[in-house]
Amino acid sequence: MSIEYEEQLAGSLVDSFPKDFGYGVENMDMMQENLENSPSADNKPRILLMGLRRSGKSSIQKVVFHKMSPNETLFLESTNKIYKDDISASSFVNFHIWDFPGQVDFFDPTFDYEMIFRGTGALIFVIDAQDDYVEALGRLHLTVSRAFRVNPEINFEVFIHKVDGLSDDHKIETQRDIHQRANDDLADASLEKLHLSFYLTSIYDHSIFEAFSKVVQKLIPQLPTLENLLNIFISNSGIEKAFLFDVVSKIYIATDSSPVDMQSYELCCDMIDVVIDVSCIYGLKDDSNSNAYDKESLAIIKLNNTTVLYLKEVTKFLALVCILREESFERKGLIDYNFHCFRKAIHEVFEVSSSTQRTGAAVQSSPPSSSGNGLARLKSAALNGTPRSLI
Ligand SMILES: Nc1nc2c(ncn2[C@@H]2O[C@H](COP(=O)(O)OP(=O)(O)OP(=O)(O)O)[C@@H](O)[C@H]2O)c(=O)[nH]1
Repeated sequence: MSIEYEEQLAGSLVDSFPKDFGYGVENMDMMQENLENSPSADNKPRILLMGLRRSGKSSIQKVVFHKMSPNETLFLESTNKIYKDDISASSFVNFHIWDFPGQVDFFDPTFDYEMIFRGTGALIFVIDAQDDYVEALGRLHLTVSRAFRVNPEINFEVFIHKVDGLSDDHKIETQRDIHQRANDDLADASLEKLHLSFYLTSIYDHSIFEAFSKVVQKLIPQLPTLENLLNIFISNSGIEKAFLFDVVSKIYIATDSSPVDMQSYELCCDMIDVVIDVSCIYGLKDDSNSNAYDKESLAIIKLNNTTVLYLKEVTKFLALVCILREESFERKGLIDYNFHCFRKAIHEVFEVSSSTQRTGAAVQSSPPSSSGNGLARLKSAALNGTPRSLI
């Protein structure tokens, strides 16, 4: 029987801490066939990337999930097929990402758009902020209003993209204008209940990863539990900020509840790059099965401004990356111990959610215990999520 997570932390506090894409389809008929045969029924939610031609959809997908450098996207050809990308083999982000070519009229009467929207978790609409966006706003309205009627559960996310070319004032003004017009259009159509979230993004900085992180977080039913665990962990370990990262995409799937500042996030992303690069060069064993990131992965980087960065493996795809002061790092034993408890709790949370899915309604119908504390409470919180699988 495992000791409760909170109790362990409290104990340690008292003791030692004074304080390839899947496939492309050539035409609508083939696409329809593929949709029907596709593993959409495998319960993996879809994230759709939509928007006008050349707005940057494929670039976003390639940069975030396939490590393409932003400059290489200049040579991407226009997408003329729908691409379904299943990234779950390499990433914690267990979704299908569908990249729609800008020119496809997916409202063609022969095409069953309802089927697409029914299994969709998030619809990302990409608007090129460096271009005239009037046409894009028209398409946005058409797309989200149709999708909402089919599936009101979809999260509608608008990426105001390519903002690297705009001055700070221009960025704010563009966001305000797009926000205003898009919501006016919805109000005119009596669709006030349809909520749009807006993000300023560019593939040339970390903003695209941050925005994608937020999109993905909304689809993670265990998010409140993860945040809770991170809060407990950092407050008992003297850590300033902690992120739970998907190592491959550098999306953070959870962080503690203190506000995220872009610099801290960038620092942690850079640390992941450094660790993976060094590990690729010096860490791989001769046999072809070894990975740059595995159970042994651990790194500590001391910066010359008394900040320490700490990275440690949590699961096959997840790493915890923390920022702390040098003084706090003197209690490394405590941090390591608390990390051990944290890691165990994370594993248990996901074991609970996968066994919940296996046992289905029977488990979900049992009332969560109100008397339990620590992990028991966290487990019952995990059960409250929507039945979307992530591991
Ligand atoms: N400046 C800037 N250019 C970008 C950014 N993202 C993408 N681009 C450029 O925009 C162009 C179009 O990008 P794509 O990813 O092919 O656009 P798409 O929306 O997939 O286009 P279609 O396949 O035709 O629907 C490329 O030249 C990219 O380099 C960005 O954040 N900033």
